[in-house]
Amino acid sequence: MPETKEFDVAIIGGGTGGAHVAPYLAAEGLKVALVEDRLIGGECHYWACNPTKTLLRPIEVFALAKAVPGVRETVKSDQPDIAAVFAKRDEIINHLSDDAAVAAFKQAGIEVIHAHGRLSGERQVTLTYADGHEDSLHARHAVVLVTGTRPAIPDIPGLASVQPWTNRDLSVMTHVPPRTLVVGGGVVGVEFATILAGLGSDVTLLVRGNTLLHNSEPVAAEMVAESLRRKGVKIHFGTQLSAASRPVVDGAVTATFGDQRIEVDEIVMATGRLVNTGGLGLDTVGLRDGDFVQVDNHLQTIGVDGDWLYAMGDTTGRAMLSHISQYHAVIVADVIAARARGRELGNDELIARDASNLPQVIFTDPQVVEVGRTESQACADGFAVTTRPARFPEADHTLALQRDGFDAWAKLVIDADTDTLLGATFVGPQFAELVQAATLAVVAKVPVDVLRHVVAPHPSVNQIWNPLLARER
Ligand SMILES: Cc1cc2nc3c(=O)[nH]c(=O)nc-3n(C[C@H](O)[C@H](O)[C@H](O)COP(=O)(O)OP(=O)(O)OC[C@H]3O[C@@H](n4cnc5c(N)ncnc54)[C@H](O)[C@@H]3O)c2cc1C
Ligand SMILES: NC(=O)c1ccc[n+]([C@@H]2O[C@H](COP(=O)([O-])OP(=O)(O)OC[C@H]3O[C@@H](n4cnc5c(N)ncnc54)[C@H](O)[C@@H]3O)[C@@H](O)[C@H]2O)c1
Repeated sequence: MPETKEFDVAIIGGGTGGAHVAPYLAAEGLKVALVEDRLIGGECHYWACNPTKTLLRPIEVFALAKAVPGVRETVKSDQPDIAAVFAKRDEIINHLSDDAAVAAFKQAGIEVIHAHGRLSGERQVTLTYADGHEDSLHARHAVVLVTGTRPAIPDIPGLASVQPWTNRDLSVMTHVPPRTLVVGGGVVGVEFATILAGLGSDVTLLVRGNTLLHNSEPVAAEMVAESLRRKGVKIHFGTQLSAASRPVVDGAVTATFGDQRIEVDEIVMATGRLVNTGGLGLDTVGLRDGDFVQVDNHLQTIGVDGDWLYAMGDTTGRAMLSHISQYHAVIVADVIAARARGRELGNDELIARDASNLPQVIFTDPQVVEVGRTESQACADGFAVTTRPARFPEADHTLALQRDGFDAWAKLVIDADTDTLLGATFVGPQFAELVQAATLAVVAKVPVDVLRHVVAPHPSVNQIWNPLLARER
């Protein structure tokens, strides 16, 4: 008989979301088990956000340095020092070790269990360890599902046999393949193309549709495409990989798309994500394994009786963003702690308010900063919309003072009935830090007439708001 351990809360998945919610719950005095079958920190820390942004940073700084008179003359190399770039990346991902994270959680009284977890009925979790033996947990108050996603790899003749890279390979690469084929024109695809081209690879990018970043404003997508082309990336739209082969082990890969055949050193797949809920035992509580887990605004699962099962982060399909998983952690901890104390929650109490307010930064060059809805999303949602687009430096030449070769674009999407922002997009160099002002305006529904009084300091990129907010004369 496997041993059954008692906890207040069992969390399945120790990625961004799980690693944030566990200490919040422990700080509420709850006895917490955190179950993770790989490394505490999950996809974002080791194989996604953190390594990719660490690889992008030197590329960005290098390009900026090359653009600034007085600095560019001192930069003798034509690309960053790859060994130093990889060394910094290794440091950021803790050399693929979670020892320090596990020690910190133990210190906080959290039991970290390295095992595969699955539901086996109401409040029951079965653990399978690497050596095959099993244990079970009983959770008095709650089970939280936060198992994230894995890369989707389409079934294409020969592809599996060439062992294509995914984010789990590119993030930890120890050499830069001289020639790469990146498949997929979404966020991952454009960031990967930026990394590989910036580190010296000859990149071909295959895009199934007729645009990059299909959820973004079309001008933003076009600016990213133009910039990738300037870096030498060959973009093919409206085409799909139809076959791949690597005739010699460790040799070159032949990739076929449309009527073209090219030779590369690696194929890198950026063709979306699959949710990690297969084999999670959802069927033991009346849900379907393999689906996103539907939740209400308390992040409690829909379709399961009682108030004991929660899901958060990527597992819910509400967004696939690390900061949203972190935000969900705050909501879930508050809700579980309140209910554990016997408090009844009203429908509007302690709820997640992430719908339609999402901020995201796409770390290309230029960076794409997005908050809330694009114009087409707002129209599809039935809003009467007005927009304020502007191109820079044309709309405000003073911005060009501080940035050499300053080229940017921005657009506000405004609800014509309430004069508040439904969304905003900013595209430009190092624009990531602009996001919070726009998020605040969207979430707080600040009228445009009030935003006009939020004065941007000179000279700063914040002045990009001025032409967007100026009264039409
Ligand atoms: C290349 C790439 C770059 C990205 N960059 C960014 C970025 O810059 N900014 C951003 O906001 N987002 C980014 N994302 C998205 C971000 O990685 C995810 O939104 C984030 O990781 C979600 O966190 P999570 O905790 O929900 O899931 P995950 O981080 O995926 O964590 C889930 C954890 O659960 C574990 N697990 C799964 N099943 C089980 C099981 N049955 N038992 C035990 N453990 C299990 C997994 O091993 C994993 O550690 C990026 C994604 C990719 C692919
Ligand atoms: N900076 C960031 O915040 C950041 C960075 C990376 C990823 N993410 C998040 O991770 C999530 C996943 O991103 P993603 O890029 O993997 O998914 P995605 O859905 O954005 O893009 C996948 C792309 O692959 C294409 N595709 C799918 N199958 C294909 C096939 N067989 N052949 C060719 N193309 C195919 C799709 O048309 C789509 O354009 C996103 O929600 C994103 O927000 C965020």
